[in-house]
Amino acid sequence: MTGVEPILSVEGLSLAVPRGRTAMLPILENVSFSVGQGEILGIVGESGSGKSLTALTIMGLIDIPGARVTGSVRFRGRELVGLSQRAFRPLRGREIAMIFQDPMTAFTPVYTIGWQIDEQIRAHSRVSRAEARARTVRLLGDMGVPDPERAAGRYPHQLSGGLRQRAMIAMALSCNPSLLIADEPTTALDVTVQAQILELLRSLRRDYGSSVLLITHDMGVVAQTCDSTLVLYAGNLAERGPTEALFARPGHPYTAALLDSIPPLHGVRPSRLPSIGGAPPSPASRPPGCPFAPRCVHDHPACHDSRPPVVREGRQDVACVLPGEGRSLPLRLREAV
Ligand SMILES: Nc1ncnc2c1ncn2[C@@H]1O[C@H](COP(=O)(O)OP(=O)(O)OP(=O)(O)O)[C@@H](O)[C@H]1O
Repeated sequence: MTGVEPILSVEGLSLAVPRGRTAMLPILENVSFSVGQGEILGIVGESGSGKSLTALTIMGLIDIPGARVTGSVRFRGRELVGLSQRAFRPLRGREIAMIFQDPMTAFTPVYTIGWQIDEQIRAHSRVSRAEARARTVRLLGDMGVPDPERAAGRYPHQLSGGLRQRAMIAMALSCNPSLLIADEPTTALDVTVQAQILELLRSLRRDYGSSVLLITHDMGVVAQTCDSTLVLYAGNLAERGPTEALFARPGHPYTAALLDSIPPLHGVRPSRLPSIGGAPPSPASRPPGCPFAPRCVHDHPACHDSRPPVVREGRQDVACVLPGEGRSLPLRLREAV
């Protein structure tokens, strides 16, 4: 973390959605992390681990009838959990902006890119049309869009996927947000364009001082881009810490399995984790103990009682009964230490 005070501080965040008439299904359970000023935090985990819903909960965009959010999300010292939609609206776009995998969800097809970014700028600041356009063109140029003036006059479908993604980042940055949430922003792009967009995200910290929350299922993307990493498994924190430390000595067996799944350079990306079989449990079938225990090579009876406590292991926080080095010791000896 580079700043003193975190921009975003998430404490014990839980999300439950109704199932049937009376039951509530846990989606996120007691998730805590923070993002510092100018920091890029990666949220990583397999499909269904709760990455996107974490972002949507932070943005106050959970649109599930009867959903219950508990815990705390403090953004620049202000509590967001429980905030009304009316109070949220001026925050979104201006202070927290979000970009998605598919830029077509951010742009409407019937207006030019430039017109849509101009409108976003004008919705949040009192500037003339000409001033807004000048800012749009400058932003598109900053995002590496060649001939930005001409690009501003184009419709979304007239740009390549990579240029659309740059234009969406330009739109997200148009109001100078302090936090940018990027949900799988490079998944649909080819490898070269992906590397360029990741480089662009890294440059935002330098040029705009932005903090970034980057959601991905790809540990390679995390390694290239993120200062720190939060590993989610079945809606629970598995591990969090500085990326370098977490990659050098993963404290949680799930992190280790994710790292094993990174293909060699230019290799074929496997669709499943090769080092562990099976799939994460659905929210309706999570076991009472460690949700990863059924797939874990270090599975121990102590893993099945209740959710493991989050303990410090090296520079990371790890939700495991036998974290990191502890796995190499017999459990009884470890308990006595
Ligand atoms: N509207 C909804 N109602 C009920 N459950 C939902 C809803 N949306 C998502 N879920 C469930 O919540 C869990 C977390 O979903 P989420 O989309 O956050 O996962 P993710 O890690 O972002 O996955 P992916 O990488 O596939 O996008 C999943 O088990 C999913 O089935």
